[in-house]
Amino acid sequence: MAEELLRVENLRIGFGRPGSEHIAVDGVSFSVDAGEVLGIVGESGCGKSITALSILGLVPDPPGRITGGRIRLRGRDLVGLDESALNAVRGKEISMIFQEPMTALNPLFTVGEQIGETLRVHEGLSKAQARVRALELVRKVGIGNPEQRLDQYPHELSGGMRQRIMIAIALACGPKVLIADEPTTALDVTIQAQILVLLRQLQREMGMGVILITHDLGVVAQVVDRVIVMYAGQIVEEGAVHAVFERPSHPYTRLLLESIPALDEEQERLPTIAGMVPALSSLPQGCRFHPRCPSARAACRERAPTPVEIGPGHRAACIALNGYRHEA
Ligand SMILES: Nc1ncnc2c1ncn2[C@@H]1O[C@H](COP(=O)(O)OP(=O)(O)OP(=O)(O)O)[C@@H](O)[C@H]1O
Repeated sequence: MAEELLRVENLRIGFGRPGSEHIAVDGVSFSVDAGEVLGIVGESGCGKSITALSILGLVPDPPGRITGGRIRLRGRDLVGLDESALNAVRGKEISMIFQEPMTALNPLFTVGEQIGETLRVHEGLSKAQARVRALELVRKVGIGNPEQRLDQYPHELSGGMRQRIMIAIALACGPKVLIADEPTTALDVTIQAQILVLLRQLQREMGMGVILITHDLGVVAQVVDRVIVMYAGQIVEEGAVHAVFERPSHPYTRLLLESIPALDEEQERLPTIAGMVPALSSLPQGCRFHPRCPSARAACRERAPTPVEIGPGHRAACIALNGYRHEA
């Protein structure tokens, strides 16, 4: 059995003043094993990024804060650790890459200096040792002419190259868990595919657990083992990717799947799901998805659904599934 690296239990994150706060993440639980890629998918505002940031202790406080739950890294709870303890975890045991590498990289330093900085801080390497290791890392993420690249500044590199540098920095200390938040959204389609292949390959080589956050189920289909579908701060469906794609059981997942454009189709605009994601300040009663759900019935306005087991490890929270029993 693969080692469980990370376990998030009943996570709650609120924004605003205590007492009148809006709950952005409401009772989210999941785990990530060594050697697996977990996808978190959902529309903008559903709580994907803030869930990821909370794992690194980076919820902007104020206005946000973790109001409940546990985040266990190999059993050790990270919630409530002080900054110095969290700094020892960040970049060393858990790393994160973001959508826009240009904002994450410092424009005033060469990429070699930036990779080296991580190695000096966390691994205590000398400047010369860090340079040697940075060269290895740059090669590892598939960048040619590594000597020359290390001496360049971020603006001298293409978007795809910058994202490869961010991956090199994230992997510098051999983290157990890598969180990638929309790592390919800012890139064009060909480069997107290359970066996803690279992430998958590095994840296998290093046996990391990866959390891949995306709004794009097409990306999920390419690289993810298990997927969590979030809506308005809650998990509405989760399971192995093949199970969820073969048998999407929550109406929201079905609509997301229908909105993936076929590869051979030229589309000017992506199909979208009708209606708006509800504001956290005015969440609907009952099932949060019911105002947009094509199969909503009276009960959906009254009761919040609880997750129902569809198959091994495959669960969906929809009232239409109540009473469903899968054949074990
Ligand atoms: N700094 C903040 N101040 C106030 N509310 C916030 C802040 N950051 C996030 N939120 C609230 O948390 C909710 C979830 O935000 P989050 O960024 O996690 O969504 P997301 O699913 O990652 O969306 P996106 O794909 O656009 O990044 C938002 O809808 C917003 O209401």
